[in-house]
Amino acid sequence: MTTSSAPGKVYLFGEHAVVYGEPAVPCAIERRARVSVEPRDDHRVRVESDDLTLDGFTVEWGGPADEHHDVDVPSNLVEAATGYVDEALSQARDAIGDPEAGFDVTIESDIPLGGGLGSSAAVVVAAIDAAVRASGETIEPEELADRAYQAESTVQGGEASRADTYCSAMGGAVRVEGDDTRPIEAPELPLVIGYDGGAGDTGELVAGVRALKEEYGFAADTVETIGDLTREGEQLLAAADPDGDPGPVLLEELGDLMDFNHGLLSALGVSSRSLDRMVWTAREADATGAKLTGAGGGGCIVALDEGQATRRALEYSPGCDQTFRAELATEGVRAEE
Ligand SMILES: Nc1ncnc2c1ncn2[C@@H]1O[C@H](COP(=O)(O)OP(=O)(O)O)[C@@H](O)[C@H]1O
Ligand SMILES: C[C@@](O)(CCOP(=O)(O)O)CC(=O)O
Repeated sequence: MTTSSAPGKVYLFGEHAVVYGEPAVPCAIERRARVSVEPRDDHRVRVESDDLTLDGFTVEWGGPADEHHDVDVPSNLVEAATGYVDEALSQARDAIGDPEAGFDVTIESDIPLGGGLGSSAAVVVAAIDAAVRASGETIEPEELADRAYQAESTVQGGEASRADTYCSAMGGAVRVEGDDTRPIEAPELPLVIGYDGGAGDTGELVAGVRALKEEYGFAADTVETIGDLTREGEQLLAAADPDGDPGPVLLEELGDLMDFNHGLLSALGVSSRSLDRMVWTAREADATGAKLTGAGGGGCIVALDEGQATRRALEYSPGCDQTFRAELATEGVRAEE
């Protein structure tokens, strides 16, 4: 059995706008997906995951040429559940030059599914890495990030940025603008996550923003404004001491930009009542700023607070199912014992 893990992420700034070539700054967090892979003697694929929305199941199918998944649920649900793993394994087969390789795959993840913390990217990155290594080959992080992006992009019908997959492969804070991807330095920020227990449909939300942008000039301007504020945020991070305490002034300034970013995402129609409620709960506690993270529609918010007040307020907030502090994951993909 060969096991790799890869982290989830939060967006400090720039989700959605990044799909249209604006910059984004995601930041990897210590919540990981672990994928174990064993090569098979035949061409089939077997995936086990206790976390899938199908509520824990085992499915067996015959690899890319075999459309038949041996499980008794509607096929769109099966595709939603298995599409990312399927594409990750296609990328792994391509990387090792064996188009028919079969694998047994086991997935364990601490990252809520579809909640905006990059669960699919972490699963895809870890699955490609583990499948390649299980086949006796190695893959460099840059190539891994690119292959993971190709996999996500295929599943999402071409509507994906490189942000989630690059961040998960490399770890730390990163900057993504179109095909330009790079690590950036950032101090350890006091990130607090609120999770409403729900999920958003990334493809649908991205399509909604595209439609709005095509119909209304102000929506296109909103996307550009998100790009502008992301550049401001980057400058603040670049000016800070990456090894020092961020300090109250930087936290206020970053928090203001996060609040502004959330407002613009709301204007684009991707927030929800529970996300707005958690954002306001955080702000009215002691957070210097708060925003939704990821595609939106439901799932997680990220707030900045050095103390305990935001977590405590979120714990008692009716719309919040879970709250936790997220540490920056400096390591991206890694081999596990
Ligand atoms: N633990 C897991 N096991 C198997 N597949 C997973 C797991 N976590 C995520 N996925 C895949 O990723 C999809 C969710 O990804 P996505 O909609 O991009 O949400 P997120 O906001 O978490 O990135 C799930 O429908 C599933 O296909
Ligand atoms: C909305 C988007 O910018 C981020 C989606 O993040 P997540 O899949 O919800 O974690 C889409 C993308 O960048 O591919």
